[in-house]
Formats: sequence, structure tokens, C-alpha cells
Amino acid sequence: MNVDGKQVRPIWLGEDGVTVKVIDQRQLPHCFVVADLITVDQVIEAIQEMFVRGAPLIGVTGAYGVMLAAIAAQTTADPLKTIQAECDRIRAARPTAVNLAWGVDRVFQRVLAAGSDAERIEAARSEAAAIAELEAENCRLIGEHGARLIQAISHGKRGDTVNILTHCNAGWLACIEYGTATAPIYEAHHRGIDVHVWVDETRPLNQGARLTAWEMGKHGVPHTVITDNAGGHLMQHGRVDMVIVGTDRSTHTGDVANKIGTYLKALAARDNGIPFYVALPSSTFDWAMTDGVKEIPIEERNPDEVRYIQGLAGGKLVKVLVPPEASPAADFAFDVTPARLVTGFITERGICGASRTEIHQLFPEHD
Ligand SMILES: CSC[C@H]1O[C@H](OP(=O)(O)O)[C@H](O)[C@@H]1O
Repeated sequence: MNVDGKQVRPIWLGEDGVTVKVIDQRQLPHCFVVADLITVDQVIEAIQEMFVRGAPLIGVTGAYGVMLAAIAAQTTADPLKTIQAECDRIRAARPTAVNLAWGVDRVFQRVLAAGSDAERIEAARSEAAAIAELEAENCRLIGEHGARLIQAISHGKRGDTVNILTHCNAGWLACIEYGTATAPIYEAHHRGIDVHVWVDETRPLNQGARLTAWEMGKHGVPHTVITDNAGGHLMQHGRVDMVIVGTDRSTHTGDVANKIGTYLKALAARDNGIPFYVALPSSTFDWAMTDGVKEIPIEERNPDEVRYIQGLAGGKLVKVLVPPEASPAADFAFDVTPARLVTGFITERGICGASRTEIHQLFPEHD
């Protein structure tokens, strides 16, 4: 995406064809820092500590991690076995986003089919790059399809501003280009449709206030940062026309895992008759799980993420909200919105309802 006149992605391969370069999103919006990853351990750290985050981006980062595993495995007695063990470690870095396993497994299948160390490395490098380009194109298509929904609302409002609420960051920073939830917003804005975005701050790591607001500002999209608890009030007072969120894993039966707090927005949207859409590439569907509330693993992160807030000092923890010795804390990173609260999915193949039948009509190869 264009940032201050430069084309920027959250991940790219260095000129040496080995160094995986990522924007350290923990430092945004205060500092733009690029981290170099050259080992599997560094890839795992980047995923776990959220230098990189967002399902599609986590998938691409894990995919490049398999390339780094193949490079390191050259000096081992059994390279394939070593690579497989490293894939297991990368896959386990964060539990909720299904793209991580999807990306790692796609690359490992290509590595398995290669015949030598050099071929394994090249197969991994090219497949990781191909996944990145696939996800970029899928997000572009999500934008095309989703913009039609926004256009219809704009038409119904005779061109008045379409107010869209989004939660967390499902922007290009969570993907490769365009984003998922933000792709229709960018495309509608590009088409000259009058849009405004309510940006949930998204406690505790504030991906909305820090990342979505930064993206919107750099792209010139009108937006307002709000507290997580303001969405219901705005919906009650007719100030939200639609909700679009991303997802880290959605079951093929329509249940949606996304950043903690999404479920509450879906409840408020349903109570106020507001359409609630989930934007995702098909790599984020889980074709095996049927009951998302029961089956999707919900990551629990370090409670200090609740106790502290990141400040201006280059991402350093600068302010204590809850003295650790005073109270226990808990940091549930995701929740699951049941399909009954989801109006529809915006995918690279178009828009569908949130039932198993409708999802499979769009993706029959998974029947
Ligand atoms: C397009 S996936 C974005 C998705 O990922 C975020 O979680 P995290 O920042 O913890 O990786 C959030 O759930 C977003 O909706």
C-alpha cells in the first residue's frame, strides 16, 4: 500500500533472498521499525510477540519460516525430518489463526516434493512468495465485492456518508495489501463514495487505535477512534450503517473467531438491525470445524498486556494500569461470534450468507 509516497508491505524478502523483513507493528504508529528475521526462532518470536499479526500475514510469515528452516536444515543429517519438526514449532506459535497452519502446510508439501537441499529451499521460497501474492489478490477481490455493499447503502442514503464500524485491525497491516475488512472501505473511498469509519481502539493492544487509525490516516479515509464500549451506543442512535470485521478462523458453518469484543459488536448490531459482515480470504475458513464456539482454540496471552499500555517510548511499556501485586488479570485474545449473528461473508469469490450451504455454494471444492 502507498505510505507517504512509497509502496509498502508488512513483509518482504530481502535482496539476499534469505532475510525475511517485517514491519515491527508493536512500534506503530509511533515508530516505523523493520525487523530482519533469519532464523526459525526469530520467525516464531515475531509471530508470538506480534511484530506481525493478522491471519493472512501470520500465514505468510510462517510460510517464509519454512524457507528459513530449509536453509538451516542443509547441515543436518536428515533435512526433511528437521524441516518437519521446525514446521511443527512454527505452526504452534499462535493457536487461533488458521492461516498459520495453512501457510506452513502448503509450503511443506512443496518441500516434500523437492529432491535436494537447493530444490527444497527454492520450492519453499517460491511457494511463500506465491502465497503472499495470492492473499494480496484475494484481498483486492474482497475489496471489489465488499465495495458493492457499501455502494448500495450509499445509494439508499442518497449519497450521504456511509458510517462503518470496524474492530481491531484487519487492514493491509494484517495481510499483504488492501486488508480484509478495510479492503471494501479503501475501494469505496477510491470510487468516491462518502464513507466514514468508526475505529474501535481494541483493548488491550489497541490494534484499532494504533494500526487501523494509522492506515486510515495515511490513506485519507475519514475516521474516528472510539472506545471499544461505544459501538452499541452509536448503533442505538443510528450512527452505524454496517459493521465489517476480519477473522482469524471461521468455520465452514459460519462461526467467526475474531479479536475479543467482536461478539459483543455482533450482538449490538443484531439488536439494532445493522448488517454485520465478516471479510476473509478462503484461507481463513476452517473446513473441518463445525462448532466454532466449542472447537476454535482461543489464545490466552500474558496478562501484563492488560496491566500495561504501550506508550510513545518506542513500544516500551511505560504506564502501569493495574499494579501486578494488586490484582490478577486475564487476557483472552479472541472470541467466537456464532453464525446466527453474521449477516454474511465477503470473500474473494463474492458475498455469501453465513450458513454451511451458502458457504459451500461459493466453495464447492470443499464439499
Ligand atoms: C485479517 S486477520 C485480522 C485479525 O487478526 C487480529 O488479531 P491479532 O491482531 O491478535 O493478530 C484481529 O482478530 C483481526 O480481526
